Amino acid sequence: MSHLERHRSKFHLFPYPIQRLTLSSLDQLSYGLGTARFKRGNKDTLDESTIEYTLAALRQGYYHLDCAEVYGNEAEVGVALSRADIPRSKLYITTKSSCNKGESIDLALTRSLSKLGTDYVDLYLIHSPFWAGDINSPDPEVAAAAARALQEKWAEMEAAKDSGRVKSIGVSNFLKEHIEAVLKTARYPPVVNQIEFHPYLQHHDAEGGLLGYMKEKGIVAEAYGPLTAVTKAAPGPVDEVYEKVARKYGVTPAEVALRWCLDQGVVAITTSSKEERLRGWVRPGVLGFELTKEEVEDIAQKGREKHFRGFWNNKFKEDDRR
Ligand SMILES: NC(=O)C1=CN([C@@H]2O[C@H](COP(=O)(O)OP(=O)(O)OC[C@H]3O[C@@H](n4cnc5c(N)ncnc54)[C@H](O)[C@@H]3O)[C@@H](O)[C@H]2O)C=CC1
Ligand SMILES: O=CCc1c[nH]c2ccccc12
Repeated sequence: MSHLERHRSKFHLFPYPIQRLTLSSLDQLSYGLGTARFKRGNKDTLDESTIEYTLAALRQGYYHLDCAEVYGNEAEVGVALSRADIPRSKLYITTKSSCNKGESIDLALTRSLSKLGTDYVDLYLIHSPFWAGDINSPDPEVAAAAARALQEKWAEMEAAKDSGRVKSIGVSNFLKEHIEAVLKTARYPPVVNQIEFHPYLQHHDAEGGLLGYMKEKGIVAEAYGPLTAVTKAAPGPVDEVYEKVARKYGVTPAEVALRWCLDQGVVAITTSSKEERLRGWVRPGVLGFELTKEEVEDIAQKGREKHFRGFWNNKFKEDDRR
């Protein structure tokens, strides 16, 4: 059994109720390949290098592709998929709507599907809640308008799911308040909230924080920026424990960082344009070892000594340590 297969066979051990997601998607879910950073240059012309990077990832067995209309690379992913000739049922394709002003989900989805060259996506996300206004505004009318806007948009997402063009629907960058608003009127709860998650941004507190709330509601956490502590936020307090654990398992600190997400039942969305790095992560890399509970907690504890957010900084006004 290959490392990928062994890893996939363990999905049912995850603490999140992933059975809500479509069955065919389970085997790709705990590991995703981000696509946000691939494209260089003009957004409107096809970029061969993005196609090549995506093909390299597909060659290495990364069948979970994380896209978004705002990344401007759905067309390249579509071309890569057509060249790779992998059965559609083996792929897990996520894309996200930016919820551009005045534009329906139906229209945004039609455009994304056309670019991706597929008639459905496995997961469709609202990329962020910020366009809806400030749900934590001290002005109750502003807060209520934001909640209403999210509820209306979510109803459009539900219609997309009903149409069969989307298998599962979810959100991204949502705080507890945004999820609460959506759940008040939802027919289908979001299956996923894709959030920045790493030791320096854990969304935990004594009451459980956002992650605890999501777990209670059965919403899977997908981590973007899982390597932040070894990349953008380095050096920092987790370096020593990452190194120690990496030495123990004969892996790299980056692999420990990814494993730290997976061993908490959090899907890791990572990215690299380097095929050797992608290969290393899965053979045996991230899939060849597991952290003990103590190691997960040691990293978490060290991580709490520093706070770092790499994305959407101007949008999160609250203290996101909670
Ligand atoms: N929903 C959202 O708002 C967001 C979603 N995303 C998604 O998540 C994906 C991953 O996000 P990232 O922050 O890029 O993830 P990440 O934390 O995994 O970082 C990946 C970056 O680290 C570099 N890297 C990889 N291994 C390294 C190593 N051993 N040493 C040094 N550098 C290394 C890679 O070249 C790449 O640029 C994106 O491509 C996108 O699909 C990203 C940001 C926001
Ligand atoms: O999703 C990640 C953050 C983000 C928001 N807008 C853009 C545009 C291009 C790359 C990344 C992002």
